[in-house]
Amino acid sequence: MTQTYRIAVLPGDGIGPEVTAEALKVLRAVGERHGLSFEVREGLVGGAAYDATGDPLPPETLELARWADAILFGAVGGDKWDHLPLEKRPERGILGLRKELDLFANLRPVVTWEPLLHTSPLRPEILEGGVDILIVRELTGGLYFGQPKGRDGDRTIDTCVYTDAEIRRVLHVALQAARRRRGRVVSVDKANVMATSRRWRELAEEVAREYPDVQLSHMYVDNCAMQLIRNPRQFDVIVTENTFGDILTDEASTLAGSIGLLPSASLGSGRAGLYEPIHGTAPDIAGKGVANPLAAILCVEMLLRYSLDQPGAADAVQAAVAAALRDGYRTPDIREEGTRLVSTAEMGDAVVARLDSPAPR
Ligand SMILES: NC(=O)c1ccc[n+]([C@@H]2O[C@H](COP(=O)([O-])OP(=O)(O)OC[C@H]3O[C@@H](n4cnc5c(N)ncnc54)[C@H](O)[C@@H]3O)[C@@H](O)[C@H]2O)c1
Ligand SMILES: CC(C)[C@H](C(=O)O)[C@@H](O)C(=O)O
Ligand SMILES: [Mg+2]
Repeated sequence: MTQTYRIAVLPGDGIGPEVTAEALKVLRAVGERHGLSFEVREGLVGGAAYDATGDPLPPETLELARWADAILFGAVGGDKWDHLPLEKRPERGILGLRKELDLFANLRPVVTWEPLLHTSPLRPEILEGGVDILIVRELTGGLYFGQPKGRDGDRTIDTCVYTDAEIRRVLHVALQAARRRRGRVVSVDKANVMATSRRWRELAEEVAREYPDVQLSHMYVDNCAMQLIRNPRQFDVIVTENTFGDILTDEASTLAGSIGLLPSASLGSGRAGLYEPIHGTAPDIAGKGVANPLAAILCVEMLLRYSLDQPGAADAVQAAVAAALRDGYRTPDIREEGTRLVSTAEMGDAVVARLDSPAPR
């Protein structure tokens, strides 16, 4: 009997629904080819959910997320909701899902694609030979969730707090990932200033003793921001806390060529996961059908790999993306002379049409 995988789809706002539709198209197509069966249910999140229910993460959406083997998430937020208090803002939708489902490890792979080496704003020789970095971002702690938070008279407070257990568990994820890669982890912190970072560094040393085959080093986050651009090929796995990881990954997306190319997997202690492009709702291009859907499509690759344990289907998605890029399909964010400018939906179609392609990255 074939297993039916339960997929929750939460498109959200702005370009979220546009790119998620293409991801779903690819998921269905690859499923057909690999004999996978899905039960797909869609839910409201973010501004769309707030408008419909007054809550950016309604209880039924949370229930749907708990039901699922994997969640395909688009993006949330927009000017329309910027005046709302923090707890009603669309962003609470994604933050609440991460916290409620205890998705503490966010894997953000940053890779270059050969046909796009010249679209990055960086000089080609910096990227030559290819960049392949896995940024492991802690996702449920630090400044995002620490209490107290908010206004207290003329003082406004954000609290950065981490328990030892929260730090240890994400370090394990990074060290284990390094074992399957090139065996190197750079732990990124601000241990010269921040108490949480000092503790992070101590625990990194301690946990890494369990992984004698992995080489651990430390780097301050300000230096890391510079090194990512100056010499990105020095990195294999980077592990860092929530806020630093948020910022460094947007920066690192310029290595790949566009933020529209970076997927992510948000994982907890089980197999279930939430798959979200690292980009937002892109209000400047929303509704025009020009957003790059490849980050969302590459989320499908990660979903197949991490939550459904279907490496063959995951490889097929990766190969199809590589083939679409090799064949010159480009959304405006990665456009170059001599290539074929396509819409969001046309890019999705180009990937689907190449799902049987054997091409490497
Ligand atoms: N996970 C999420 O839901 C998420 C992530 C980041 C930002 N946001 C929200 O999105 C809204 C806009 O934020 P922002 O403008 O700072 O960041 P953004 O990532 O939405 O956009 C930054 C820039 O990148 C471009 N861009 C983003 N995704 C793209 C894609 N797929 N293809 C082509 N170009 C793309 C945009 O056009 C824009 O110029 C805010 O409300 C923010 O809170 C949500
Ligand atoms: C929308 C926002 C809360 C989110 C974050 O800061 O984590 C986003 O920027 C991301 O990178 O996923
Ligand atoms: Mg971000």
